Amino acid sequence: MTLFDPETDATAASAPIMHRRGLMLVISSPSGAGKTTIARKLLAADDQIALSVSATTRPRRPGETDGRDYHFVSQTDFDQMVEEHAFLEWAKVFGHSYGTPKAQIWSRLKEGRDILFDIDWQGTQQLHQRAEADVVPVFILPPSIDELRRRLQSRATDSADTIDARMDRARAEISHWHDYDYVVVNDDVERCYDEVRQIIAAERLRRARQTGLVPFVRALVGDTTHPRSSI
Ligand SMILES: Nc1ncnc2c1ncn2[C@@H]1O[C@H](COP(=O)(O)OP(=O)(O)OP(=O)(O)O)[C@@H](O)[C@H]1O
Ligand SMILES: Nc1nc2c(ncn2[C@@H]2O[C@H](COP(=O)(O)O)[C@@H](O)[C@H]2O)c(=O)[nH]1
Repeated sequence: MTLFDPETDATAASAPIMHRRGLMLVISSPSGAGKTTIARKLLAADDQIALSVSATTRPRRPGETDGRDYHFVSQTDFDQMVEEHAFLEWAKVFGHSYGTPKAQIWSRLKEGRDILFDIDWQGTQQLHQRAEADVVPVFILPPSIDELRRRLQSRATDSADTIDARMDRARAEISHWHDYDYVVVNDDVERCYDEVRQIIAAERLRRARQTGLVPFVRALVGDTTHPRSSI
């Protein structure tokens, strides 16, 4: 992606390639509603999006890879990272600690890369406080509570007790839906995925994210001081 430079590129006003700041796409949901499923599809289809890999003290599930799905760490290491202010946000979820490492987040955003966060409502609130303008919060709802339980059971990664605990917490998690700008029901994976893609497409076009707009508009009309009257 090149930056439009009005000093050196006289023709760029007719064919600009805009630089933009990346966005922080946050996907939350009650456990089992499908956010990891949607996140994996987004990451596979769009190389502008990178996953923020969280650190966690929860045990690794079958099929999960250290460094790809999570950084699996001991409670001692996690506590040390908290003390060293190494997390952008962190929270206790289902009795385990989860946190978003700060490393590379800001530099990636500046490069125009989007970062996807699969985090809960506590983490979303903390990110919002730190970087409101960059955060695009999306909440995924299951089509029903019965279907949520079916999905947790069919995933077959958790014990019956763990599933009960996640179901007990689902109502409390869902009560935070109104903290999110976007809410999508995951009845059908493809439809839900398409809707999230549409959200990303619209958010990428936000004026505030398109850092190349000012020189481009100046080249178009020679002035950007009164956008409404001069464009
Ligand atoms: N629309 C859907 N219809 C049927 N099954 C689905 C749908 N979306 C996801 N699933 C299945 O439901 C299960 C839970 O999905 P997933 O692991 O993505 O949930 P999650 O929200 O990331 O859960 P957690 O917070 O526990 O990580 C998986 O087995 C997944 O394949
Ligand atoms: N606040 C944070 N929440 C996180 C983070 N990483 C994951 N999560 C959330 O925890 C639950 C459980 O996840 P699971 O993989 O054990 O099923 C889920 O809601 C995740 O979104 C994090 O870094 N911070």
